[in-house]
Amino acid sequence: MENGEYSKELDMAVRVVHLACALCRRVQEGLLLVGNDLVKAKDDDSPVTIADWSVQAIVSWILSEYFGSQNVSIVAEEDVQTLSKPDSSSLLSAVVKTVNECLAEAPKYGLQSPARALKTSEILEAISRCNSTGGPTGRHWVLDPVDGTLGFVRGDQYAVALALIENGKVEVGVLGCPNYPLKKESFHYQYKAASPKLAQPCSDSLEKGCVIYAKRNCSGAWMQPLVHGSKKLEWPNSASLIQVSSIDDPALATFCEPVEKQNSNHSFTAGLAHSVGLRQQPLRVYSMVKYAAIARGDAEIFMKFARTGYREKIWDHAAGVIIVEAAGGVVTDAGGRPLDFSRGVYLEGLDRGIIVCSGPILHEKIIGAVYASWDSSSL
Ligand SMILES: Nc1ncnc2c1ncn2[C@@H]1O[C@H](COP(=O)(O)OS(=O)(=O)O)[C@@H](OP(=O)(O)O)[C@H]1O
Ligand SMILES: [Mg+2]
Ligand SMILES: [Mg+2]
Ligand SMILES: [Mg+2]
Repeated sequence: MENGEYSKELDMAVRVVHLACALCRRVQEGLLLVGNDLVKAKDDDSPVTIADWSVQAIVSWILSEYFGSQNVSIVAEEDVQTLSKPDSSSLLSAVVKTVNECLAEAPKYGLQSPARALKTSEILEAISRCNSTGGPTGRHWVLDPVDGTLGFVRGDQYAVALALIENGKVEVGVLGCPNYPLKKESFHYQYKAASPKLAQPCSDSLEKGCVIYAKRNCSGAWMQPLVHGSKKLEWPNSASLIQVSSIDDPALATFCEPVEKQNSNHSFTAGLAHSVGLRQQPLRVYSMVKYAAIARGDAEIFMKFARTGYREKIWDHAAGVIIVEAAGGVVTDAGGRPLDFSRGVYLEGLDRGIIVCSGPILHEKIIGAVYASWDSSSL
């Protein structure tokens, strides 16, 4: 990993995301075996699992140990509300067990384990500490412990996303994608919207799982396979440079979007796709794996148009944006402006939707199509 500004932060973030991916893999396997008893609904009805809380706890604990808890500000998705309810004791013990088992493995990634198992109160404290609201000044870590929780509980794609923002700008981004197939063909085969019956979760025989990372003003975006996967790789791991696709002809381009139509207006994006001449069926994929797909050159366009009134959160985008940009891509809102990470927890001022492209030619076409079709849209 390169030296220079933020290199220590990037190095720590990559290690901790590898550790988090190992945790998630174990929990996802368990969930698929025992069923979804340990999946809870939050007040907004969205799912949350022991993996979401446990990853938030380990990231918070490790960053605080390493950089000092007074120096660490973390903006993250989860809180302890559901976990602290009187009927949540089995959930809480599952989190405590998962966190301690995971932290015991930290030395495998060159990280320090606690001297003794963490107590329940320490774990709750680590989760609650991630209650920063970010903002225009200072240094803030931004964490989505499990992005695409719905994909996670369905045995499908999800991501662990960690970024570092300083003075409102994303400086470091790390995305762990434990179920990302390493072969492009497998990715396309599984997620074609036109053939949902083919959309099986990755078979175990397929090689899958990577951590992708980038930092600003530094050469490119990098990818490491997960260790302790099918290839039995050991840490430290080798990294390879990744790059966006060179395709700029819409007829050959692939676009991805969220699986759930409640999260993005599929008919509006279908209209845009048609008007710019995209011919391929969209790939419907859970989580920030969509950013990873653009950065790795497995797809050319990612569009998300949430319903009016929904406010996008910074942890759903920060790591993905810097990685795609470092890999040569372009990310803006639907008005063509960069996303603003300086305004707190939400991407305030976002114009309608998010457009991620492998290059400026496709990007310009999509923005033009949004402009032309907005009046007649049903958003
Ligand atoms: N109503 C609505 N509209 C738009 N976006 C929403 C909405 N509700 C939730 N979210 C956020 O979307 C995150 C999941 O995005 P995905 O791209 O994985 O969506 S999908 O499940 O594939 O449809 C998801 O992230 P996680 O909670 O980390 O899974 C949410 O932050
Ligand atoms: Mg998310
Ligand atoms: Mg999440
Ligand atoms: Mg969530």
